[in-house]
Amino acid sequence: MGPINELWEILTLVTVVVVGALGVLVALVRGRGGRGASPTLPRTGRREGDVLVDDRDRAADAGTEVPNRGGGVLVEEPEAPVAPGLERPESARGRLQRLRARLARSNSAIGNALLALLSRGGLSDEDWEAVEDTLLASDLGVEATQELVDSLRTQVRVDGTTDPAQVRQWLHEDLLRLVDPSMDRRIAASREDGHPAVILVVGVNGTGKTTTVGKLGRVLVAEDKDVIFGAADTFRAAAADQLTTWGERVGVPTVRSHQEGADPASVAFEAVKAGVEMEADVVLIDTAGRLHTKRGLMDELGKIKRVVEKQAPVGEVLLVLDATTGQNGMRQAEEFAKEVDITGIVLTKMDGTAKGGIVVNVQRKLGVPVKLIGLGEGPDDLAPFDPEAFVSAIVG
Ligand SMILES: Nc1nc2c(ncn2[C@@H]2O[C@H](COP(=O)(O)OP(=O)(O)OP(=O)(O)O)[C@@H](O)[C@H]2O)c(=O)[nH]1
Repeated sequence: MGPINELWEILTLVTVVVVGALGVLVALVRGRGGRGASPTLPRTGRREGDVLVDDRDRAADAGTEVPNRGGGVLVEEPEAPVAPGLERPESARGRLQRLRARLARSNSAIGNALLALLSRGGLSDEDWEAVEDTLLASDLGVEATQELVDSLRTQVRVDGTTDPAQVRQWLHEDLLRLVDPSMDRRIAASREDGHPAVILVVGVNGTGKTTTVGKLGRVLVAEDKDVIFGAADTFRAAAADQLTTWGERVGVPTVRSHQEGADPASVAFEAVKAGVEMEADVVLIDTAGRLHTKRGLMDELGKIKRVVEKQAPVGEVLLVLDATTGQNGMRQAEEFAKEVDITGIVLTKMDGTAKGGIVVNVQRKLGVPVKLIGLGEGPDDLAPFDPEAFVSAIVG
């Protein structure tokens, strides 16, 4: 055996040893981290990019204690965070078209009653009083009713006609003016200065706040926005479950606490924090509508806003009002407006009431626009408020 052959054998031996060692190393690495190839995502966690991170595991790794923020605030990821199985919500455009019939069913009685009276000809003072009563019964409010009656009286007198088509046109124009199409009804739902848009939803209990947050989430998802829900109504235990269910249907994560009575400001803070980290477009925060005292409720809303604004400005505070509650609802609205800067109104349950006049009344009292209306219990029965479509549904 010559020296060349010996060298060749040594080289072969070294190669076998190196390849073998590499094989063992690869096997070891795969054994530890190979599960990463098909991760089992934790059900609760925080998303960083595309990865779900459980805060508790990370803190434990770092040897730190996990703070129980707000009584254990966690991001409740939807069960199925992928597209299959998720609902595709109806787009905002065209919702009011679909729901117009519902609005008309409840409110066209006002329009018909007015048109029947006004087209009669030779209107007496009693007839005008009947017009006034009809408008007041629709919750239009005393001031707006007076303005509308004065305007119609003048037009009837000057023109001298009670032709139904002409009267309908006057009524349409006057009502539209009262509803005020010039108001900005857009919802601030886009990222600004590197922050997600934060929308706080307030109102007394039972008006439809949680439902509205769920439905509005769907409107935004239909517009391809990345949305996060914050379940800061910790007063009613079921509210967080209700919101989580709404979120799961459309792939929206919900930040919540599983502890009843947890600090709502903490939950709201964590929701916005998650929104910032996940680079979401919008964080929608549901709040409680009832506390032990009214003062307590208002103080809590103020605190939520202050705490949230350490992370990102609250760009929109939507007040949810039940349209069927008339004067009572108006009083509630005024109380909220005194304490919180309301930027928009959501009128719910407009499907079951002939009191559409409340749109004008509440806008005048609070000086803020009605931005959305609820027209049923279905998931897509919330529509952007469109003055023209609204007046057409009443007057035809
Ligand atoms: N018909 C109709 N029902 C509605 C509408 N919006 C909400 N609701 C119903 O009103 C009820 C109360 O709604 P919630 O969303 O639970 O009310 P909430 O204001 O969150 O109540 P709290 O959590 O107790 O403060 C539910 O049965 C909803 O389905 C609507 O536009 N039309």
